[in-house]
Amino acid sequence: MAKTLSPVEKAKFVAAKQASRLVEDGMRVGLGTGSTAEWLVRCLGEMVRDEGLRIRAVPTSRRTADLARELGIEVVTLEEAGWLDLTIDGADEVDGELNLIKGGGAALLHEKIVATASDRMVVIADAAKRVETLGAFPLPVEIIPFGWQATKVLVEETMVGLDVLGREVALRIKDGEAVRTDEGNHILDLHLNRIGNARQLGLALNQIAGVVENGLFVDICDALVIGHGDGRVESYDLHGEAEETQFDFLASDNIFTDISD
Ligand SMILES: O=C[C@H](O)[C@H](O)[C@H](O)COP(=O)(O)O
Repeated sequence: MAKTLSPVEKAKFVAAKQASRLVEDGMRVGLGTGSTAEWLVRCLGEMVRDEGLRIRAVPTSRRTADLARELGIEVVTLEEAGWLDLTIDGADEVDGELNLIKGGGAALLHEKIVATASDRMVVIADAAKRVETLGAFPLPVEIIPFGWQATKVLVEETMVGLDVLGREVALRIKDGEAVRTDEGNHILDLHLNRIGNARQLGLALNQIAGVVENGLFVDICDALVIGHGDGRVESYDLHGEAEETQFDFLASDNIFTDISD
């Protein structure tokens, strides 16, 4: 029996569906991580199965890799692909200049490597992810476990004098243990409330020896696809040019039909 999707899941789905149309036969495609990116992987899986789409995909996490393989998508390493035509990924926040916060699912390092090894990066998100200024979502920073307490102190000290509103830094814990990324590292979450200068903050964080990478994606995203719970999708490029598409949700069979064609 078809399960009813919540408005947020519908929003994520239509954003992913719209972005899946950017994927062409023969492309090398970076696959993001998270609940929105999962919808994309499902859409691409359908295209592989039903339309014979042939792509080589580089996943940004083990869980995305497992899902892609399960759906019959050819998975290769970034070394095998060499370079990517397109990466499509979710985000925790996106501002008007298409700067992002990523890493809510602890995949930011591989996501940044894959996105920057792509000709084009497109972000898919529900409307709640769009913000005026980044920072309400805690900024994830991937750190080496060795000496992590000292790294945390250095991160806290780095915040002094920067254009941020909060300075609380917390080691990410899950099930009573420090989270491990796919590279075996830990995550610090920086509760900054407002990030006035994302570029400056990202550079300052990456100067600290124990920091591997931070979740600020500045000048990496080329386009944004925002989904709404009513099936409306807005696509933006870097110049703020917008296009709108409407999907019609059929509750009976849980399928979205694009009615803009
Ligand atoms: O590490 C995880 C990624 O950066 C995700 O893309 C991000 O957290 C958004 O995830 P979701 O689509 O589940 O909100």
